[in-house]
Order: sequence, then C-alpha cells, then structure tokens
Amino acid sequence: MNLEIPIEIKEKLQQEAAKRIENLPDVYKDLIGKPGYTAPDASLVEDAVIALALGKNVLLKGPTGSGKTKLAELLSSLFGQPLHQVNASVDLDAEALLGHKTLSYQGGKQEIEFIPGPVTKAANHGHFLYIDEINIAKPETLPILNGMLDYRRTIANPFTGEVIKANPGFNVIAAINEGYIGTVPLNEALKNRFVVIEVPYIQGGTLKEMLKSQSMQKDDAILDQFVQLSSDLIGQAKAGHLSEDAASIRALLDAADLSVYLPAKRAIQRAIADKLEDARERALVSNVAATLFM
Ligand SMILES: Nc1ncnc2c1ncn2[C@@H]1O[C@H](COP(=O)(O)OP(=O)(O)OP(=O)(O)O)[C@@H](O)[C@H]1O
Repeated sequence: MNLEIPIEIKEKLQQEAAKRIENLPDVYKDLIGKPGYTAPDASLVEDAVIALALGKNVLLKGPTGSGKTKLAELLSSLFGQPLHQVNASVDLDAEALLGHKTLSYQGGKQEIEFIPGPVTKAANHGHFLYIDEINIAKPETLPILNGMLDYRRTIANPFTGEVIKANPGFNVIAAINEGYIGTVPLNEALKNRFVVIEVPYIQGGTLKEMLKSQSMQKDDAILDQFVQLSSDLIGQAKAGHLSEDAASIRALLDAADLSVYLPAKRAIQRAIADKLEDARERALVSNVAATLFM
C-alpha cells in the first residue's frame, strides 16, 4: 500500500506554511518549521509574557498534550532567547541539572573538565530554561534550584565550588501535569517561586483553527466532527469516566492525521482508544466515536 502523502496535499501545506511565515513579525520567525501555540484566549500568552518580562518564573499547569511545550517555545522565541530543556524524571539529579565532571586530554595532559548542564548553560548565557514535568522529579532533587528561582538568582555549584550566577535574560518556565500517574505534589517552597498559568485543552473554534493549520486532515466537516469528539472526550474525562490522557490534543491530532487514510473510527481507535489501559475506557472512546463518525 502506498502511504506517501499525495503531492497536492504536500504542496498545499507548503504554500500555506510559506504564506503564514511571510506574515509573521520577525520574532516569530524562529518558529519556522514548528507550528506555534494556539492560545484559548489572548490573556494566557499576555500574562505569561508580562510575568517573564518582570523576571518571574512561570509554571505552566495543564494536562498531557495541552500545548505546554509549544507555549514555552513560543514564549522563548518572543523574547528572542534559546530554550534549554530539562526533561524531569525520577532519576533527575544535580548532575543532569547543573552539569558533570569528565576527564579530558589537552596537549597529551589529562585534565578534569566541567561540562555544563542545562541550568548552568541557561544561567551563563542569559537564556530560557524549560523544566518539563517538574513534578515527576524526586522532591529532594529540586531544592538545589531554589536559589536560582528567587531574587538571589545564584546557586553554588557543588561540583566546582563556583557560584553560578544568572545573567540578564535568564528566565525559567516549568510545566506540570497535575494528577498524572508518577507525579508528586510540587513542594510548596518551590511552587511559591512561580507564577501559575493554567494551560487547558483548546476547544471549539480555536481547536478547529489549530487542527486546520497542523493536521493533514483538511475536510471541514470531518474537522468539525473531531472538534466535537474532543469536547465529548473532555466531558467524559471531567465526569470521571475517562482518564484525562484520552482527551489529549496530541492524540486527537494523530487521529485526525490518520483519518486522511483510514476510516475515522479506526484512526480514533489506533490514536486514542488503544492507548488506554482500561478496557471500559477503550470501549467508551469507541462508542463516542461511533456516535459521530459512520
Ligand atoms: N494550544 C495548542 N496550540 C498548538 N498546538 C497544540 C496545542 N495544544 C496541543 N497542541 C499540539 O499537541 C501536541 C502536544 O503539544 P505539547 O507537546 O506542547 O503538549 P504538552 O502539554 O507539553 O504535553 P506533555 O504534558 O505530554 O509534555 C503538539 O503536536 C502540539 O502541536
């Protein structure tokens, strides 16, 4: 079976992308190749920009696949700053944040060299730091960052004995996915150092616009059905019948893309239902899909 994207679709996508890029102000041009973030309302981006401009740390709080990483990329590009990223995990330790020592050979001589990690690089260069899934990290790891997150904007580097000082332009964005399995409530002292921006799943007309620009599915009526599917899945998740992941926009985009080549119900089964652990949840997603798609 030939799964090559039809040339007309590729060309159309390229033309649309070129048109959008042409109309962008310069600061957005860093986003070329990465479709940007679509906000549920203008105040969300505006509040985050103001908080960052005032030197506050911003905590993006929202369910999986709600666009937190896209928003962090947009914010750093609006400030014209590169983004250094930490993907938190239970194994996250001081070395993964600050850097590590290694042996190097200079002119035949062995030396100990410090390789800076994302926090050190962002602080030294006055860039943005993005800590994704910050509430998955072990609670004892993150207090290392406290000094960097408050007015001191410095921390002692335990590996070199030097002080790491944040240069102007340094900003911190973190993301949490509250209630997700494996996460722990964020330590109060840490949470206290952030301004919180809620990042919900986009809905209705905003979701349709985003799907139109990011999905390969271009059929207006089918996109409307996907928007309705999203709303129904969010409703079921809110009522406690489905886990929040089922309503992820990331999974919805996958389903919409697949629906160009597969019947929509099968696309939804592959991209959304089959990811769920619980058989009843899988059946519920299939039933919701069956009410909307033939
Ligand atoms: N509001 C939005 N604007 C633009 N794209 C979005 C939006 N919401 C979701 N997406 C799309 O959904 C996918 C997931 O987005 P992203 O990785 O930013 O989510 P996330 O909230 O960081 O997810 P996670 O919590 O799983 O890390 C991306 O392909 C992105 O393009």
